[in-house]
Amino acid sequence: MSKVTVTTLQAHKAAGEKFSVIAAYDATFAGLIEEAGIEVILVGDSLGMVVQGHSSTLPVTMDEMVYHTGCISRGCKAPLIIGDLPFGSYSTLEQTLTNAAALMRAGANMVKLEGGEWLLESITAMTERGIPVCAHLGLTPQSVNAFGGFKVQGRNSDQAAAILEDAKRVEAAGASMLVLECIPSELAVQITQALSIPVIGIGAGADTDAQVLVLYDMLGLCGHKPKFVRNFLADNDSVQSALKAYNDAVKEGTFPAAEHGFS
Ligand SMILES: Nc1nc(=O)c2c([nH]1)NC[C@@H]1CN(c3ccc(C(=O)N[C@@H](CCC(=O)O)C(=O)O)cc3)CN21
Ligand SMILES: CC(C)C(=O)C(=O)O
Ligand SMILES: [Mg+2]
Repeated sequence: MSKVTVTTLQAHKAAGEKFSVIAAYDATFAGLIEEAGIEVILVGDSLGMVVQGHSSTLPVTMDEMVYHTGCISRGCKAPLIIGDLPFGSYSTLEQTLTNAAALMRAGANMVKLEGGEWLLESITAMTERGIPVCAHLGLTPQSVNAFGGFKVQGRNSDQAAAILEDAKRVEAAGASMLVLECIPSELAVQITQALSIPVIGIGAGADTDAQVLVLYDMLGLCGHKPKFVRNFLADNDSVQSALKAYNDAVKEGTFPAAEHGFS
C-alpha cells in the first residue's frame, strides 16, 4: 500500500468504498495495523485511559501526544496518521498553531480537535498553513465534565440540528475529515450525506464513510465495553487476524451491526 493521503480517502468516499481507522499508540501495533490494510491510524488521546489508566482523557499532555505520535510514525509507512490535540492545547489560536505544528513534526499527517463553532477560525488558520484538520463532534470526550459523563449526544432535535450545523461549518472552514462519536445512527446518515469530506464514525451507526475503534477495545482487552465495541479477537486466533477481520468487516459493511448503534 502506498502512502494514504486525504485525496485517497476523498476518492473512497466518492466511490462509496468504506475505509477503516484504528486508534493506537505504539510502533509494534502500527506495523500490524498497516499489515492488515487499515488506511488510517489515529494517535488518540484515549491513550490517557487505556495506556495511562486515567478515568478521562483530560490529563494527557502535548509532550505525551508528541511522544506517541513519534512511536506510531516510526512503526508504519502507508497509513495516514492523525494526531489528537489534547485537552487545553488549542484554547487560543496561537497555541493551536504551535501545538498542531509539534504533532506534524512528530510525524502526524493531520491533526484532530474536538468542537465546532468555537474552532472555525483555528481550523481555517491551520488549513491555510498546510496542516490538514480532522474535526470531532457529538460525544467529545474532552467535554466529559460538561456532559456529565460519556453520554450519547444529539438525541433531541435541537441538539441534532446544532451538530448538523457545526458539521457543515467545520467543513466550510476547511476541515478535511470529521469524526462523529456516539450520536444516533439516523443523525450520522444525515451528516454523512450533507458533507463532501469523509466522515468517520464511532458509535454513529453503519452509514458513515469510515469506522474507528480503540485498538484495545476491538481486541477485547478493556474491562468496560461500550455498546459500539465488537471484540474481533473473540473469533480470531491472533491479533493480526483480528485486525484483518475488523478491516474486512468495515469494508464489507458487516461492522457495525444495528446492535452497535444508538437511536
Ligand atoms: N477504551 C476506550 N474506548 C473508547 O472508545 C474511548 C476511550 N477509551 N476513551 C475516550 C473516549 C471515551 N469514550 C466512551 C466511553 C464510554 C462510553 C459509554 O459507556 N457509552 C454508553 C452510552 C451511554 C448513553 O446511552 O448515553 C454505552 O452504553 O456505550 C462511550 C464512549 C470513547 N472513547
Ligand atoms: C475514539 C477516537 C475518535 C479518539 O478521539 C481517541 O481515540 O482519542
Ligand atoms: Mg480523542
